[in-house]
Amino acid sequence: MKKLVVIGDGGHSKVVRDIVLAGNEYEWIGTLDDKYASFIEKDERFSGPIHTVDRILERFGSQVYFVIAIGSNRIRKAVAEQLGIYDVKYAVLVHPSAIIGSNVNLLPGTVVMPGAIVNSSASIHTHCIINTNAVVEHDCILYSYVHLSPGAILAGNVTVLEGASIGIGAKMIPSVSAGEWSTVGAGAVVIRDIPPCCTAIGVPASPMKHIKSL
Ligand SMILES: CC(=O)SCCNC(=O)CCNC(=O)[C@H](O)C(C)(C)COP(=O)(O)OP(=O)(O)OC[C@H]1O[C@@H](n2cnc3c(N)ncnc32)[C@H](O)[C@@H]1OP(=O)(O)O
Repeated sequence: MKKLVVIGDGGHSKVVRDIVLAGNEYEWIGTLDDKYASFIEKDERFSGPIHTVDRILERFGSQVYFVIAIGSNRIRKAVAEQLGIYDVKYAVLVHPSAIIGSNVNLLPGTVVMPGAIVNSSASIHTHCIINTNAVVEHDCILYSYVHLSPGAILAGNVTVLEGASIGIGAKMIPSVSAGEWSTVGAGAVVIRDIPPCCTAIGVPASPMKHIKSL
């Protein structure tokens, strides 16, 4: 089995570890998070602050892979940039109950949660989260650091640009797009393109008038 280090130790990380334990491709050997002040080895696993990634690369070399298990798209991107690890060192994690169609492209660092469906010819770039029971239909493109929340549904040919967050149970009709770092609110139905950095809510989805910074 390949060795896997999970980066981030919050709620999302718990679910990511469950995916690792449910599969038989990776062995979870440790967790890095800046809530740990120092590197500690215990019960054949270790924990430590994020900067100790260099120590792990030195010790395990080509055998070790990583996943950034942090739910915030912006923080996931910031940590990836801080670490500067080659993409090939990031695992793709797919829960055994997820369904992945033919010609689907899942790029490194992406996780696919229990019950999710990614249909034929969809392309999911690096460090995306396809959360529990989400559906990505045929020919969709999700750029890096996208989060598709639990129960969200993308119809065919939808494009979700970098860093966008699609809320719980939201839906997007065929061929629409969500702009870079946009947010689609929980339960929204997107029938027109969402501009970059916009938060859209409702049925049909429209931009919120007052936007807090996320
Ligand atoms: C495993 C996991 O947990 S994954 C987590 C996935 N997370 C999600 O799906 C969360 C998605 N987030 C949302 O839907 C949020 O409500 C957001 C981002 C759309 C808005 O958040 P905020 O900016 O904090 O908005 P806030 O809560 O202040 O609400 C502002 C107004 O919008 C309304 N509103 C907020 N969200 C929604 C929504 N999804 N649909 C309809 N109306 C909404 C509120 O009722 C409020 O209306 P009012 O001014 O008339 O009282």
